[in-house]
Amino acid sequence: MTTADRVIVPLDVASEAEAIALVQTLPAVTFWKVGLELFVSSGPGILSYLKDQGKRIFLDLKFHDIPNTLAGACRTAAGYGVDLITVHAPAGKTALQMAQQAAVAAATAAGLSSPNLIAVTLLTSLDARSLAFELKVSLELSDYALQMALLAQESGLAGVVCSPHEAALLRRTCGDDFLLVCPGVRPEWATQGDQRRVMTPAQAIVAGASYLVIGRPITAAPDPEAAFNRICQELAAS
Ligand SMILES: O=c1ccn([C@@H]2O[C@H](COP(=O)(O)O)[C@@H](O)[C@H]2O)c(=O)[nH]1
Repeated sequence: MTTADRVIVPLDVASEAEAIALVQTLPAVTFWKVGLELFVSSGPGILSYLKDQGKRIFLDLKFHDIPNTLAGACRTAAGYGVDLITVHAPAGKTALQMAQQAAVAAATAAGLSSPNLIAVTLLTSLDARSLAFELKVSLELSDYALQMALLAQESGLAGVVCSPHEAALLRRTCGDDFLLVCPGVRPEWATQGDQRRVMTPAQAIVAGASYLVIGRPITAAPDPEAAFNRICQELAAS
């Protein structure tokens, strides 16, 4: 896997036409993320387009529901032949286990590779203050993220979405095979926006991230291709 293959770029746009234009602007990107805005506006058509282009797909719809509903959503999502699917860890162990089983069964029945289910530990737009005072969680942020990661691992999931800030702790505790997919990644030259727990791409990789999710520093740059290349060069040089 090259450095570029470890960078997942989100298609956070409002239409399939804009998404396709972005994919064509960035031919070197091999791994794309389809999230809520695009999927709600345009449905699964973009997934077929990306597969036809030979791209890997992270379907980031962050499912969070009761076990039966979560399993149903993951069963359907697995049928699209995507590589990564997100659920929220606080859905709980029964829901995570049923989701994992449903995804594997659906992929197997369709003759597809099983997708990796990964659980969001704590959104990277939240900080210790929001965890304590808005969500009323009394654990330290790093401990909360760790507990959510362990819940995901015990439930049979392949990994988690976490901030680079927690990546080293989760890597040490959950082992080398556990996927750590990290948004909240900002090169020195990019603005933080609504992200709170950020690190640079190189710092995130050193901390143990398997994949980096980097959106606006690339997609909102005046020259997205130059921004993507600059990130890959900075990673290669680190
Ligand atoms: O905790 C999370 C989970 C998912 N995301 C998603 O990642 C990208 C980040 O985009 P940027 O433009 O680089 O901020 C975005 O699609 C989020 O939905 C996250 O940021 N944090």
